[in-house]
Amino acid sequence: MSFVTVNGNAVHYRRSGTPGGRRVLFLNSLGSDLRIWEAVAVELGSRCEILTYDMRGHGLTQVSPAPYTLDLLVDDALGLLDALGWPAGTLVGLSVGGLVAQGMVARDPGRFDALVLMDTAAKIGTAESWNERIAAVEAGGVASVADAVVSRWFSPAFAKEQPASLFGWRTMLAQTSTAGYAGTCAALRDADLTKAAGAISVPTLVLVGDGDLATPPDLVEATARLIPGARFERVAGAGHLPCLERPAEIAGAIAQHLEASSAATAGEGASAFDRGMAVRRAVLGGEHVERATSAITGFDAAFQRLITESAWGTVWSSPRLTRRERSIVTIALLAALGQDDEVAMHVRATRNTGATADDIAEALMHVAIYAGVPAANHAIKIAKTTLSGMTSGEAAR
Ligand SMILES: O=C(O)CC1=CCC(=O)O1
Repeated sequence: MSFVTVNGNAVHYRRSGTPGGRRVLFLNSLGSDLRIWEAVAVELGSRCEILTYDMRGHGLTQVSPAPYTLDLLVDDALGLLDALGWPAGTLVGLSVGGLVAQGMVARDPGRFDALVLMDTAAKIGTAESWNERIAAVEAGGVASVADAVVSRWFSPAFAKEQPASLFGWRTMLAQTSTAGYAGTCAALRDADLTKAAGAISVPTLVLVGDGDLATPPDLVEATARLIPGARFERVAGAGHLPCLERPAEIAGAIAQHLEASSAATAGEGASAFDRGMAVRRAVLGGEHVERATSAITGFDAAFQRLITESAWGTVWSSPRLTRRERSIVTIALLAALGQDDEVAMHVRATRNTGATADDIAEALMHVAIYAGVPAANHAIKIAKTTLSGMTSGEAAR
C-alpha cells in the first residue's frame, strides 16, 4: 500500500500498469474507493500507466472534518499528481470524480490530453437532496443510506445475479466515514461546472450506464452536449458504476478514446494526412482502414490521399460538430444520394461515433422529406440490415 501527504492529508494511492504507457488517473465516486477501478485497470494495464487513489475521507485516505468543496478536492488531485511527478495525462472520473476531473481541466487546461467522464454531469442533484443526504448520514452513519444508494449503483440484473458482489460493494460504501461522505456531499451540493464545461478543450468521452438512476442518461448527455466535440455513449446493462458491471466494455471505450485523442492531440502539429488517418481509424475502425489501405494501388493512391486529407484530416477533424452529429449528417447525405455501400459503412461507424439507432431513424425521416420517400425507404432497409448485423455481432469486425 502506498501513501503520500497532500495538502496536509494522507492519501492512499496505487500505481499499476506499464511504466512509460499513457498515464491515466482514475477518480472515484461518492462512497467508493480505488477498488472500483481494479478490473478496468487490469484490462488497460498492458498499454497504460495507471494511478488510482482514494478521495479525501474515502477508503484509506485520511478524513478531515466536513464540509469539503470541489476546489479542495481538485487541489487534492492536482497535489497528488505533483507529489508523484505526473506532469500530464488523461483523467477518468466517475460521478463526483467526474466533477473533480472537470474542475482539474478548468484549473489547468494545458495539462491533460484527454478526458473520460462517466456517470457524471456539470451539476449533480439539488441543494435540497444533498442537504437531506447529509442530515441522514450525520444522524445514522453512511450505513443508514447504503441500501438506497446501492439500489442506484447497480442494474437489477447485477443485483439478482451477483449477491456476493453486491454485499461487498455495499460494505465498502457503509464503511465510508461519516465526515468523508457528508463532506463530499457538501462539495457536490455546491458545485456547478455548467459554464466551465463549455470551455473544455481536451478530447472528451462521456459514458453513462443506460440504467443509471443516480445520474440519469439524459442528464449526462446534456452535459456531453455542453462540451465542444465530446462523444457520448450509453453503456447497456449498467447502472451508476459501469466500471463494476461492464469493466471490459469500459476499458475498451477508454482505450479507443485514448487512441482517438492521441490522433486529435497530435493533430495540431501533425499533417492533414496523419491527422486524417487517425480520425478515419477512430471513426471507421482500424481494421477497415487497414483493409482499405492495403488495397491501394498506383491508380488510386492520389485519390486516397485526397480523401484522407480533406474528408478526414479537415472536415471530420474539426471540433465544431461532434462525431455523433457528423455521423448523422453523413448518413443522411449518403442516403439521399443512394450510396448504399457508404450508408452501410457509416451506419457501422456509429459504433464509434455515438450516434444511436434513433438518430439514424430520425436522419432518414429528413431524407424522406427533403430528398424523397423512395431514397429514404431504400436507406431504411440498408440501415435495418446493418444495425441488426451489428447487434448480432456480425458487424463487430
Ligand atoms: O450516491 C449517489 O446517489 C450517486 C452519486 C452521486 C454523486 C456520486 O459520486 O455518486
